[in-house]
Amino acid sequence: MQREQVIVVKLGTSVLTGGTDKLDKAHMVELVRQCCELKKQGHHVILVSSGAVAAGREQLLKPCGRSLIDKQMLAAIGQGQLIHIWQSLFALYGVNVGQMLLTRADVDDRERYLNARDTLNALLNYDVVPIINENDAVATSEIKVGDNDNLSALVAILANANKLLLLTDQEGLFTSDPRTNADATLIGEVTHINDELRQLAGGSGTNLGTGGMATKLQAADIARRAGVEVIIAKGAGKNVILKCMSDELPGTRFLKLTAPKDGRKKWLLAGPKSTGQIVIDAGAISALQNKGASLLAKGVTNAFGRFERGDLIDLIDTKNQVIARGLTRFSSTEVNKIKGAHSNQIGELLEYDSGAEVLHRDDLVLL
Ligand SMILES: Nc1ncnc2c1ncn2[C@@H]1O[C@H](COP(=O)(O)OP(=O)(O)O)[C@@H](O)[C@H]1O
Ligand SMILES: N[C@@H](CCC(=O)OP(=O)(O)O)C(=O)O
Repeated sequence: MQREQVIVVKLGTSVLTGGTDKLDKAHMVELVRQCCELKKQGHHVILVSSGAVAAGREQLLKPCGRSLIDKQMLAAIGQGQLIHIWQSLFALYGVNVGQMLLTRADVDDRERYLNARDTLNALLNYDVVPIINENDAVATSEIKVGDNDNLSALVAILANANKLLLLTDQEGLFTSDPRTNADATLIGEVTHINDELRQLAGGSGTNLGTGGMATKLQAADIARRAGVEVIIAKGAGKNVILKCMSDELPGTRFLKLTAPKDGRKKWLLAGPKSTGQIVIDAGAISALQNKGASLLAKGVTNAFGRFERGDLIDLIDTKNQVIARGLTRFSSTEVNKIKGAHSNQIGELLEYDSGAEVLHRDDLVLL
């Protein structure tokens, strides 16, 4: 038998409704049966379940628009309904569920991130299936993750998961949207995610889903850096989850990368949106990538955005490619004063000496 694993299963609205305007409860039973089978095999299962807005629409029985406030109201109506269904279906197998509604703010702030991680681990330790969704009713655009694909990648990092299954209404990532291009072919395995691949992934082909393949690719990119294997597959039909586990289902598999061992570095991968960018030269890129060095002021050529000491920023090259992200030891004003300077000039330029490391190697992750 396979070693015990932590598996995050993300179920898109498309899977939960089968493309209709109602939750497909018969299929939800089938998905629950498989999750319970995985638990019986010794694995831990976490569900990231979309469907609150769809459940709200089904419940309201009145026409309702698609603006942010409409969706927030529908989610407020539907989330209770959704969790109630999951709870009663898992109860058929004697399994408890625990609801966690998160927003971006819960991962941005390190303290809140650790709290969420502790709750998630406690649920798993008590053999409960965590069921996670975005807290849509209160999440405004500033604090939203925005889509459950990216949310599920953050959850996979929080839970130190082995696998993330992104189940949707297509067999995986195709060379273009199969809804509009009948010649599109399935990409079976992805080893590198680059701009060329990103261009293949379009938005949602329906007005039910959020983000389409583009957000699934973003999610795969984040999760695989944290050492999580990611599979995009079709969530309809029998035994889809079990078949994903034994590689029997057609799908797109993203090979995992070596994860940083340090928990803080994993948080940096999942964590806050950057507040600025520091442009670094070729020498600095090579030192970071090949020697695991810290970033010194002399390798900095420019800084964009307004940031303070301790903020998360991206390190970019001259072509705007993000090389790394991390916590800066200087504000944007200070970086602009010391860029290009040698270590022994810093004290003079800033009138105080706080070292020449703009980003310490312990505070950054390479991308
Ligand atoms: N290259 C692509 N390969 C597969 N699907 C794609 C691609 N580009 C865009 N899509 C669209 O992404 C949709 C799935 O995403 P989405 O509608 O957000 O579903 P979900 O609710 O499962 O998240 C597909 O139905 C398809 O129309
Ligand atoms: N949080 C929303 C779903 C957001 C979302 O990403 O939807 P989907 O693209 O269907 O996974 C809901 O519960 O309706």
